Amino acid sequence: MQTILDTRKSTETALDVRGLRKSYGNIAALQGVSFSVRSGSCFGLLGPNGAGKSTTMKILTGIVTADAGTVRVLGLDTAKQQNAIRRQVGYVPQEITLYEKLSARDNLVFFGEMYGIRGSELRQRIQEVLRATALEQRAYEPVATFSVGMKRRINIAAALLHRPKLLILDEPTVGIDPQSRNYIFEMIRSLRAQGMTIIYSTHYMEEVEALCDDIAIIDHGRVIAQGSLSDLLDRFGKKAVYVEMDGFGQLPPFPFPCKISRRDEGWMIETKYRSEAMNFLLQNAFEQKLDIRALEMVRPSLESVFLELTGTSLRD
Ligand SMILES: Nc1ncnc2c1ncn2[C@@H]1O[C@H](COP(=O)(O)OP(=O)(O)OP(=O)(O)O)[C@@H](O)[C@H]1O
Repeated sequence: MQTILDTRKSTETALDVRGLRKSYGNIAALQGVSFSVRSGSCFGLLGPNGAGKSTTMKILTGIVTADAGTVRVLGLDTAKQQNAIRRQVGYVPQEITLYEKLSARDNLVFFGEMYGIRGSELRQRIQEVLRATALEQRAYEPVATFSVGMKRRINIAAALLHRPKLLILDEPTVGIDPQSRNYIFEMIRSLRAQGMTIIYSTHYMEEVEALCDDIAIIDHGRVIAQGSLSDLLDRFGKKAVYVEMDGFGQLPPFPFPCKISRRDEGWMIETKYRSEAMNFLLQNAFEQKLDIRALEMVRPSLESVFLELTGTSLRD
């Protein structure tokens, strides 16, 4: 999967979240969440189920009120300027919120009118968002006949009708087919290329690796790490070499610090001296006339970052 990293770092802040707290009864959903999002970037909020992603998104859009903390969206205060914010923010909730019996187009008319768009302007905007979601051909069919992925694309289309500056998507790919997922990814890349700021929540690491410039990892209602993908991988990613060799009952002792464990048919050698480890293994194999079946640098992943930070796997 291709990784997109922003080289044109914007210094403007589109969203600034400080010390958000929210409890539902005795469940502390958010315990002091803070992060900020650069204008024009795609920001990933990554965390397992129940980490607090949806609660954070709902506070950003004013659907849920925080117990404590502040949110500034596009320079506006959510506590005082809700209407101005709504005009500039598009929100795609995790749940699909469409009228099943209505056609895709009629659903969009409904949402467009809710935003106060009417007549020829609305018709033009509907064409625009149907094109962006590649669903023009199905515009007049009832949403009930759509796959989950197509419904999600229409849900996104509805959030784009008023041409927001900031788009918030809460786990938009849950339960969808790979084709719709690709459409959604392409759409996000294209919106970002047009200058839109995007906030994307997910529990799929591959998605933030593929789409996001900056990431906040959230767990148990707290942001446990924040930075660009390369920054997080550098700071917390596991650096290792993987080797499979015929004839090695045991690896030779390495002349530098490393942690060795069995993995599949070979060994995982965790060390910051990766080039040295490779050289050492090649030399040993050559001297002892052993056959190397596989020898590779293990690319650090967000999975290993999450494991390092929490001691648990994101996939659990
Ligand atoms: N309306 C609610 N009433 C009671 N508890 C809630 C409510 N909404 C969320 N919670 C709880 O708050 C915590 C955070 O939930 P939240 O939905 O924000 O997490 P999430 O990271 O979005 O997870 P998911 O991917 O499962 O939606 C969870 O323990 C959840 O059960």
